[in-house]
Amino acid sequence: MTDSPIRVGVLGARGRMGATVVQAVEGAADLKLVAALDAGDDFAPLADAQVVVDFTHPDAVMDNLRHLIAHGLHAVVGTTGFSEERLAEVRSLLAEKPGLGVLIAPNFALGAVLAMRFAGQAARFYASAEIIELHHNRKADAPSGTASHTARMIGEARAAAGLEPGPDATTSEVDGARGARVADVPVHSVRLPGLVAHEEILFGGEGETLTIRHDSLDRTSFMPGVLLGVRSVVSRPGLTVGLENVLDL
Ligand SMILES: NC(=O)C1=CN([C@@H]2O[C@H](COP(=O)(O)OP(=O)(O)OC[C@H]3O[C@@H](n4cnc5c(N)ncnc54)[C@H](O)[C@@H]3O)[C@@H](O)[C@H]2O)C=CC1
Ligand SMILES: O=C(O)C1=N[C@H](C(=O)O)C[C@H](O)C1
Repeated sequence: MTDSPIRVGVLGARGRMGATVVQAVEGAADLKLVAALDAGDDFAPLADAQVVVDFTHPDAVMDNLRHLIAHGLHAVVGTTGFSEERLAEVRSLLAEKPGLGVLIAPNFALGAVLAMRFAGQAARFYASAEIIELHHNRKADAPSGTASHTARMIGEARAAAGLEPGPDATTSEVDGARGARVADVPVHSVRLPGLVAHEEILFGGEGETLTIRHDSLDRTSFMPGVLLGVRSVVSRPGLTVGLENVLDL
């Protein structure tokens, strides 16, 4: 006997990512697209879904998640802009809904997830770490969710290893020249037409540097991870942050 397909709704369906997710869901035999909605649409069709994928906007995603959790819908969220406070609210909403799962991942591309993991592993061996993230110029947020997540992973590894702040002789600086600080890691954001999503994680130590680079050249790069998220969230109750946890990395 064949299992019935997982019924999927998409929020942000007319956007760059949402439209790509709609195509990917339509192309997957074990998934069925039941709603493809965007800003201003009536959310009523979501009632037919089991899992809803959200690629909208940092200003919209929390209201969407409140709606989805209140209506008992599993969620796979790629939208960025999640602070610790936002994650805490999602956890507390889910505490009232046993069995319901939410997966929030700043990046669904396999190579980006691996790059973050490798960066976390390398961090304790180097005195200094900096991140350069490069994106298309339509992106709303800076730094990227991926760069912030990477910086936090590096920061945790550095703190666990008892590393001091990286040596830096800068005494005079034009505002922003040394980047933004996330978990005390300098993060530099580049926005250019022509780019999709790219990240370089640079480590510096005694007489050497290590650069880990990932490039998403097309939005299809995110789709295997999104579909994996949809298939796994139905049996992952509670909040999961980061695809690395689904991949058991
Ligand atoms: N986690 C990941 O792997 C990735 C995450 N992203 C993130 O996904 C988000 C969307 O990115 P793009 O698709 O490039 O943006 P986009 O601007 O092309 O699309 C966003 C869509 O959401 C719609 N929208 C806004 N508010 C809404 C609401 N309340 N309900 C339903 N739809 C709403 C907009 O009208 C628009 O069509 C961003 O936060 C971006 O950083 C993007 C690529 C990969
Ligand atoms: O807006 C984008 O395009 C992307 N957003 C995510 C982020 O902020 O990290 C993921 C990826 O970098 C593409």
